[in-house]
Amino acid sequence: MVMEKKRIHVAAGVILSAGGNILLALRPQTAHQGGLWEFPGGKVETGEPVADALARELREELAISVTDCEQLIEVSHDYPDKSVLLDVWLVTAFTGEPVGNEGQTVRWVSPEKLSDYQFPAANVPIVEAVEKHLGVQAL
Ligand SMILES: Nc1nc2c([nH]c(=O)n2[C@H]2C[C@H](O)[C@@H](COP(=O)(O)OP(=O)(O)OP(=O)(O)O)O2)c(=O)[nH]1
Ligand SMILES: [Mg+2]
Repeated sequence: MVMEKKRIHVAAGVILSAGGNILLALRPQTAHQGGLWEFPGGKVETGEPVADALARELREELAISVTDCEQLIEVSHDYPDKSVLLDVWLVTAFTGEPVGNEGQTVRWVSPEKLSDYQFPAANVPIVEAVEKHLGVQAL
């Protein structure tokens, strides 16, 4: 019998600045999918509403408070070692100035430059959805 691995439920935020830029964070080298850029977020706890998990993770990782968000896309992806369900939200308003609260590098990136960054494989449809939502034209 083939056992399916437990799928890890993750809440992640595409955080938009007032000027229209997007916040990316660099995953630590030693982490799963380390050395690649991510939309900040983390694992949803058992019984926790996803929007609550998003707000908690962004508070922990970036020291910001989410004041407005909307669901963008859900992506299910199987890595060789892990299966994830990424629940991705557009964060359209927040308070505080984001910092790498856990020592991670963070960077504001213009939507047109998103495709210059290396993301985990699961992020391909996410980046497409962000570009479509923001009206980024393919070159
Ligand atoms: N946050 C985030 N995780 C992503 C993205 N793309 C992607 O494949 N992942 C994967 C990597 C991890 O296997 C998982 C997220 O786990 P995480 O390391 O952020 O979880 P966490 O913040 O709760 O961290 P920890 O407490 O377990 O250390 O989802 C993304 O854009 N953002
Ligand atoms: Mg995380």
